[in-house]
Amino acid sequence: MNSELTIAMPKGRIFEEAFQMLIDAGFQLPEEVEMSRKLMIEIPEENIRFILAKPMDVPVYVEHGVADIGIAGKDVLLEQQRIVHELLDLKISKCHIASAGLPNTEMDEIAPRIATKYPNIAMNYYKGIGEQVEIIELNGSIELAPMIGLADRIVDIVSTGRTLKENGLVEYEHIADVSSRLIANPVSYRMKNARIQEIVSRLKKIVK
Ligand SMILES: Nc1ncnc2c1ncn2[C@@H]1O[C@H](COP(=O)(O)OP(=O)(O)OP(=O)(O)O)[C@@H](O)[C@H]1O
Ligand SMILES: O=P(O)(O)OC[C@H]1O[C@H](OP(=O)(O)OP(=O)(O)O)[C@H](O)[C@@H]1O
Repeated sequence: MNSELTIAMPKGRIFEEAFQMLIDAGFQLPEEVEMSRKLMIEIPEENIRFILAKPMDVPVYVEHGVADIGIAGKDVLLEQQRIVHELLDLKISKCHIASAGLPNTEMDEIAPRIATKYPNIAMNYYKGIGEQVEIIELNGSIELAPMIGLADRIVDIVSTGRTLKENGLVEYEHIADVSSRLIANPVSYRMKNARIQEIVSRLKKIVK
């Protein structure tokens, strides 16, 4: 019998596509998982258990080794820089990180303020282009910040562009492409290598 494997799955936006990918890869997952409020799901036939976590927390579970592998957005991986192996780009939940603001505006020359829920990505980006900025960390509705005078720019996810458009903002710089990635705990990757490789090759076959 294979050793048990724990997989951390992100709840929310990524879940549905990731769940479908696992089914397409041949995992026997109960349909009712999608509707359930259960946070841990055992699949005895596969000797796998899934834990359902907030997207930002998936790399935490994997880094600590309580999950062997997991699925996380590249945005979260760039932001957190955790010690995990990135095994495969699943090419789902695609979007990008961009800077945006009110149209035809310059950033304040003395103390430009950047609102974001990605403080490290924003800081690294502006450092990289030689701008010294003040980061204002928010948890959501980031687009409000330039509209209400809290910040010169935001750094946030853009997918369809609808949120920017409906709030009268424009994109300035494309910072990074984002998609969901399969990640592994480095020790699990060594100790359960055959098991994990088997999952990677099953998923690789269905990555579009
Ligand atoms: N339009 C989008 N907005 C935000 N995240 C997106 C978008 N499209 C794909 N993603 C991916 O989905 C992940 C976020 O998922 P989700 O919005 O469910 O979580 P969340 O930000 O924790 O949400 P909430 O705090 O509202 O529960 C991101 O890490 C990113 O990789
Ligand atoms: O380009 P779009 O397709 O409009 O998607 C981008 C928007 O979606 C996300 O917000 P979310 O819906 O997660 O809400 P939030 O404000 O709570 O972060 C993101 O922060 C943008 O605001």
